[in-house]
Amino acid sequence: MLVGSFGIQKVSVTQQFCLSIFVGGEGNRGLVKGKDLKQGAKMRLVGLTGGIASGKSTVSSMFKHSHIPVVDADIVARDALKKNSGGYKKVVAAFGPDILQDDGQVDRLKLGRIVFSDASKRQLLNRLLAPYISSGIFLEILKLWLKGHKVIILDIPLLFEAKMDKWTRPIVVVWVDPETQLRRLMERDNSTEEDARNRINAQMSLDLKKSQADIVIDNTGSRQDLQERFSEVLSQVKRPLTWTEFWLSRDGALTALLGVIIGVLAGKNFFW
Ligand SMILES: CC(C)(COP(=O)(O)OP(=O)(O)OC[C@H]1O[C@@H](n2cnc3c(N)ncnc32)[C@H](O)[C@@H]1O)[C@@H](O)C(=O)NCCC(=O)NCCS
Ligand SMILES: Nc1ncnc2c1ncn2[C@@H]1O[C@H](COP(=O)(O)OP(=O)(O)OP(=O)(O)O)[C@@H](O)[C@H]1O
Repeated sequence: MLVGSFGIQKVSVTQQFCLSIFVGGEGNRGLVKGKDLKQGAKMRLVGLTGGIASGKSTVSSMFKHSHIPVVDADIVARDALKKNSGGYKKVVAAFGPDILQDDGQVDRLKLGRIVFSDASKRQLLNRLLAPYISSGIFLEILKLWLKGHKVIILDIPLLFEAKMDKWTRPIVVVWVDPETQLRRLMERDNSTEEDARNRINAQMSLDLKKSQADIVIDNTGSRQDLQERFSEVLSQVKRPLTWTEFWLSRDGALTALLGVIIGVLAGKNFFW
């Protein structure tokens, strides 16, 4: 199913079901406007998003340095397009062999030029890759949950466009002013102004994302400014889990199971 003009596929019904087991569906609305996580939240999935080159990866690295695990949707999307993967086969069938390099891998620069200058082709690419990206993200969350992590950062550039924002709380938006965004993007990718503008315009406006955020990180200033703002955000994200969050995390689930087993054994001794 398409969402808005971005052509991003929503997570499937099965994936929605699985996600709801972890995060409690739309009830996971914690840390919003200063309130703690509550109402059925089962673990804390923090949404990290923003515009292209607004500084998400820079903030992601800060979380990783603070030992908070990050699921990076760009990496999942790259895996979804690796040679001979399911996504690769679908994309090559739809876009033709012209998008391939000599070694058979997708020429990302070439495919990027095509899809960032043509909304219908971008929608097509999004539609083809969406199932692989959403299941890849889900798998990464599952692995981290099994390892016992209770707070996980989901770095998803298209969090709002793909309607995945409803699974994450709080939502952190990394914002920059438009001139800084354009300059940083051109410098980082060594791209022309036209290419950079096309990429920026392919996304929902950064101001609109900012208006839907629980926490905004203004990254227009220096790296030092960003580090200081990050420290404040980190303490919000690491706030103690509520009891509900704890019981439904892996450790909480195991503790509850142990409690039931002990209860049953004690009951047996009592009655026999
Ligand atoms: C078009 C592709 C091949 C270009 O690859 P390239 O290496 O040049 O860019 P990269 O993947 O590193 O993406 C850089 C940034 O572009 C933006 N972006 C990527 N895809 C999209 C998209 N479909 N729509 C809008 N913005 C996008 C994001 O901000 C991302 O962080 C690649 O971006 C892609 O496969 N995109 C579709 C998959 C997708 O939706 N990725 C985003 C994950 S939520
Ligand atoms: N505060 C800052 N001051 C100067 N440069 C910065 C700052 N924050 C980030 N940058 C630089 O801006 C560029 C974009 O940052 P980054 O790659 O983190 O953005 P992003 O949002 O992850 O981009 P994308 O959407 O493409 O994944 C990078 O070259 C990064 O080093």
